[in-house]
Amino acid sequence: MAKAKGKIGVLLVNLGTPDSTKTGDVRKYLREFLMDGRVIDFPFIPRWMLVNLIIAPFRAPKSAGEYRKLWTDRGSPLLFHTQDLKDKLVAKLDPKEYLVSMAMRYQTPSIESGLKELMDAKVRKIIVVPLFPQYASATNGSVIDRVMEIARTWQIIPEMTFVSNYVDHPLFLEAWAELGREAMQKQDYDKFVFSYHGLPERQIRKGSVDGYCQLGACCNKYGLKNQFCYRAQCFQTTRLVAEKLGLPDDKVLTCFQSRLGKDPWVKPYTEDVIKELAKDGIKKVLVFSPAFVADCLETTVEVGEEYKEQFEELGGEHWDLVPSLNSSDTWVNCVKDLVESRA
Ligand SMILES: C=CC1=C(C)c2cc3[nH]c(cc4nc(cc5[nH]c(cc1n2)c(C)c5CCC(=O)O)C(CCC(=O)O)=C4C)c(C)c3C=C
Ligand SMILES: [Fe+2]
Ligand SMILES: [Fe+2]
Repeated sequence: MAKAKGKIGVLLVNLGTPDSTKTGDVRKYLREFLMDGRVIDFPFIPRWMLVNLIIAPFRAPKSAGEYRKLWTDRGSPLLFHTQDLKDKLVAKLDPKEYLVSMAMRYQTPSIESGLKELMDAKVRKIIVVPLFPQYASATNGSVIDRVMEIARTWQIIPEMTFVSNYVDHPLFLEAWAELGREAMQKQDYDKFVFSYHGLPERQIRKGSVDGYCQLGACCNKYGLKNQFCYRAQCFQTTRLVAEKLGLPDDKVLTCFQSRLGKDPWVKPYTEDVIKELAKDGIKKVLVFSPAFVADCLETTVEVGEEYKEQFEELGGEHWDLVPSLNSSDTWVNCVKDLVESRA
């Protein structure tokens, strides 16, 4: 058979981050992000009022202060870790076969510019890799929406593949286990907390795609039969990483952070788990945050600083955060395999 003409385009997509720590740039980022109907899943008018009259004006100055704690000479960690991941992936893939570009779902570099780079090079196929290991409508679903919105303007749409969740990929699990093993050399930890980004419970209930629940318990609790919801994927991630590290079940906890607003989000909340641990006299905790593949505001500041402070105020002694995958070799190899297995 004749060899297919053209390269395969790879688009890595992470969430997005403000262009700078100026309050105006943070407000712009929050507006774009939270006006996405898959993130705040209200009808347009109530969403517009909530975002533009309440969240963006009040949250932007506070968030800008938090971004200042996080910012480096290279800018936002979420952005530069994604750039490093891309550069290392490029070095590992055959340049005659693949062209890699990266984008952020919100702000810069945009999905539009990433796709343009691939389309200008006349790629024959595009593999989109959302950098969210557990599928959620608010993240992977939104990336798919945006890519297809742009593709709608093309005369010829090349073959396209979207990577969905990869919580059971052996290299994804090994990448976390390597970081865990290194951290575990420092202390004999009493408990291992896996804290994931939360979601409104409503979004879990809505996410009903028949077919493939592997765990059941939480999906059934939310009235979904035979589903494999975001929450279930988080529990599965914990179980598989803990198995790799040989952690006993009674030392491992899964919980959900970053609740915004008053609606119920998936439980247990990380803040409640912190209180329970302290009440039980637990002193040494190692924390993983495997919904994030790059360090960002939600890992470094929220888990690494704010939750640490809360735990220590309640009598805890060690609340140590495992760094994220960033551009570790094993993680780069995982992304390489996600791509090559779909080529
Ligand atoms: C309704 C609000 C939000 C939903 C739903 C949500 C889902 C969600 N988010 C991530 C990953 C990240 N979120 C980050 C920041 C962030 N998230 C929200 C709100 C929702 N997220 C806000 C308001 C913010 C901004 C920060 C703040 O003001 O507190 C980030 C960090 C970005 C950075 O620049 O460092 C990431 C990453 C996932 C994976 C997810 C659903 C599963
Ligand atoms: Fe978020
Ligand atoms: Fe579930």
